[in-house]
Amino acid sequence: MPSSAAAILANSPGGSRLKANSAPPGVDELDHYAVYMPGSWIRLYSADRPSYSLAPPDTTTRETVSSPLKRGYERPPIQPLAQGRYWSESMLLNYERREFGLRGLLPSNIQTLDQQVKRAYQQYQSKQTDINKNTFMTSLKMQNEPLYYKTLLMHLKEMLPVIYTPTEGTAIENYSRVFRRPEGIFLTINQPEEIEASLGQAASPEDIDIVAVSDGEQILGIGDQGVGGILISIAKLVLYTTCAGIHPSRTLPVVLDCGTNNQNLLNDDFYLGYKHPRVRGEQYDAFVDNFVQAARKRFPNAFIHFEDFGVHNARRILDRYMSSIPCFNDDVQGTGCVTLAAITAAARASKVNVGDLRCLMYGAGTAGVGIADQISDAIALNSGKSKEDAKKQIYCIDKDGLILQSMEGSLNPAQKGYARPDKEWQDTNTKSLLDVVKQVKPHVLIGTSTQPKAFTKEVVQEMSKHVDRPIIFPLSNPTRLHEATPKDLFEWTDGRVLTATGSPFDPVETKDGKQREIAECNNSVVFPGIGLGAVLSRAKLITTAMLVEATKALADQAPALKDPDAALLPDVEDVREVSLKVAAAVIKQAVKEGLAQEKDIPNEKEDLEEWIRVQMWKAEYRPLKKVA
Ligand SMILES: NC(=O)C1=CN([C@@H]2O[C@H](COP(=O)(O)OP(=O)(O)OC[C@H]3O[C@@H](n4cnc5c(N)ncnc54)[C@H](O)[C@@H]3O)[C@@H](O)[C@H]2O)C=CC1
Ligand SMILES: CC(=O)C(=O)O
Ligand SMILES: [Mg+2]
Repeated sequence: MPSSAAAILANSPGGSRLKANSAPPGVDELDHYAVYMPGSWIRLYSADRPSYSLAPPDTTTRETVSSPLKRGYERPPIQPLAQGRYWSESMLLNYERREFGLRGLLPSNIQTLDQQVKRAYQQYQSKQTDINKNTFMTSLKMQNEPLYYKTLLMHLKEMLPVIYTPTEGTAIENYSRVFRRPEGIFLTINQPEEIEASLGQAASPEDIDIVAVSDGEQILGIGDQGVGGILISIAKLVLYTTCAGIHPSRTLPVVLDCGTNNQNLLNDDFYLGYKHPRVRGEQYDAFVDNFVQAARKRFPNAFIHFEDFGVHNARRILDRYMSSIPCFNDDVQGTGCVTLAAITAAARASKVNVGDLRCLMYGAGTAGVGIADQISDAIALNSGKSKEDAKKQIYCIDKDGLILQSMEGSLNPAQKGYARPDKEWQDTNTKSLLDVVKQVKPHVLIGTSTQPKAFTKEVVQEMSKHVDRPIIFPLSNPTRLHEATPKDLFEWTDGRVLTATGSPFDPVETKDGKQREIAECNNSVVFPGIGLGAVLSRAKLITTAMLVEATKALADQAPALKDPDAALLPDVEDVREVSLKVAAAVIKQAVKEGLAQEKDIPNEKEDLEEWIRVQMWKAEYRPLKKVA
């Protein structure tokens, strides 16, 4: 590799906070092109701080490119062209090739990003299995981020199940076997002294906006995946970029490797993580705390996204940090927000007041209780009841049956609020979902149990006897763990069900010949917008009120508000606009609570939305930007 190109790769500026899209005046037409070299693409993100530019100068004299990497380099004289455009495309591209020492290293035919997307998509389609497609996309991301993201955005509906749930679950299970190249930061519990230095490898302190971190204990519904958890941090960050325009270079995936209790991994010679049973207790807490403090110190602006921690840690960690740093637990809060938004739309479609809903949670772990909390808050808000009374409308079943007060000793603090008095349930088999459904007559049944097919025909039909439009959300991921399929739910309820699922499903054709879209009720619908709002406002904390506003903004965009048979959540194709509205709601609330550190936030709705829109990263090649 020529040394100038190597230097640029090594020092590639990450772009400044989401503002990398502001092109210099008059160069928009030139945005489509990039310099590349075989096997390795150069990022052309421009930065607000001193950086490069291939934007044509408005002078014909020689000038110096004032970049830290190319100081003293003399640009050749450039003749302005007519009509305000200075360079022909080929001049620009050849200039770029010269600039980066790439002459002769590339074939002569230079193609636009759109042409490259077509090629990449054709290559993608030639892969026979979803996991091969997933591997292809992983490689593409490492080779060329703008091409990866543009390809993904152009085919989002088709590719989301491949780069996220369900296929990403398979990739995570096989992490150590399909491993080619590391990505992200690996912190290991037996080397706490390495945390600061490891995070220091990542990027300049001001360059990171979001850190996504997992300890790999409860990945999707597939349990303990140890160090493979790095892939869920990566996947979530890909969604921040794809769905909300967070700059990809300004995100950092981290795994906290605390050992694993997955015996298959411990027995596997290829396993790349710490081969030790999971470390718990004080050492675990100290490790998490060391990480949080080091991340705060190194990246003082960054917002921390916790993902797929085990049931005994997820809520505890959130409770420990949420009132002192900007952080968010996706499984507890993201899942709660998106599910409440879908329930709100379903309640409107079925003409039931949210304050009157009776809900049954099947699987009262991290996600289940997170959802229950959001629903009980909404019930309280809509009915004027106390939170305690609102919780009485929510029933939680876990692996030992309905959560009862006599189980107190084995319940975590979050579950305790939902424990029912034993004496009220003496005549019911509380271990049977069917019997509990008979008793509760719920409007809403949510599955976060990881128990496939748990919502049987009998259960669903029993529920349907008592309500006009049963609201049933099988949310366990990946797809094979769903508690029921939409097709069965429509069939068993004669098309009356209002459903949304944790992983994507094809539309279902009902008996009347209608195609019914199935909303994907996945936290990915909402967390990118929440993160975007937190980053742009530089929120000091993520508060409950911000999440309430985010949920309302999402619920307001549900297609079911216009047509009761339409999807309960917006389509994935609209995700950027959805994220924008969610971000605007979060930012407004951050300002209201005095938690926004960003000073230049516009007040008016249109101005605020435009302010957000222009800061969202777009997948395109940027000309390098001249520094005055
Ligand atoms: N759609 C979405 O956005 C999200 C979906 N999920 C899915 O929800 C599921 C659970 O995830 P987490 O809450 O993080 O896991 P978790 O382990 O915290 O919770 C699962 C709960 O189900 C309970 N359970 C196990 N067997 C049961 C049975 N036979 N009957 C009733 N309960 C039973 C467990 O005891 C546990 O409390 C996973 O499949 C995950 O992928 C999680 C987060 C977001
Ligand atoms: C979607 C997600 O966060 C989960 O299944 O864990
Ligand atoms: Mg998760």
